[in-house]
Amino acid sequence: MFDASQVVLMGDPRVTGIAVADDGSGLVPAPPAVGLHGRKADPAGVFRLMRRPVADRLGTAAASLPDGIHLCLVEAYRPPERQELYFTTYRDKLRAADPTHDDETLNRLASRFVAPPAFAPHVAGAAVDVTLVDNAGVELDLGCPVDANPEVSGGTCYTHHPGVTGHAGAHRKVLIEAMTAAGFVNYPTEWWHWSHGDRYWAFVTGRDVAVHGPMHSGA
Ligand SMILES: C[C@@H](N)C(=O)N[C@H](C)C(=O)O
Ligand SMILES: [Zn+2]
Repeated sequence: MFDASQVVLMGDPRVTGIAVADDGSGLVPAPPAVGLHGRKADPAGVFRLMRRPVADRLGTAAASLPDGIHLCLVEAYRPPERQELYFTTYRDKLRAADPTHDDETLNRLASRFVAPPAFAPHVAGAAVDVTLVDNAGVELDLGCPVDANPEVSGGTCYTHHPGVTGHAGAHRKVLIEAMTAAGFVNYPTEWWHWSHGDRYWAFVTGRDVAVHGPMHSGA
């Protein structure tokens, strides 16, 4: 039974309290088998960088997809200042929608859709936002667009939302199976967000320590 209130959010102390022993792996571009989405592309190509072990797993996920379905990367590494901008912009939107919320509530609500900057898996090069495309590069229906927040999507951004059925539900299943089998964990509020090696991954997989912490791209 789907219950959004049961999702452990990225700002939860059980996640943020996990220590990081960084394995020092560097950032590399997405593997060639993964298509690149233009929406968040930057001129230097920073959006397509990720830790090497993450790239290896993404290549494995891409290779495991059924014929005619391909992975497409929207955003991987995210510089700290961009994460900060995403977080404060969304929190400000939530504040404007309901000015009675206190700061703690706003931070919690914001972390359903954007990770608190100090603990953000994209800033660690550990997260990828991905979707599926067909042979012609056309995005498949996965129930709502990538980055449709809980308000805009009516909750269908939640990976296991019961309202996502038919083709969209089937496409989600394909994505979930490929990414999970390759060693990624999903943030259950966003069907497109997958990570490996970060604090959320450590939490979901029962580890005491994460292996990818925040980093600068050097680009
Ligand atoms: C903003 C959205 N695409 C995203 O990446 N959210 C997750 C939770 C994050 O900020 O890490
Ligand atoms: Zn993400």
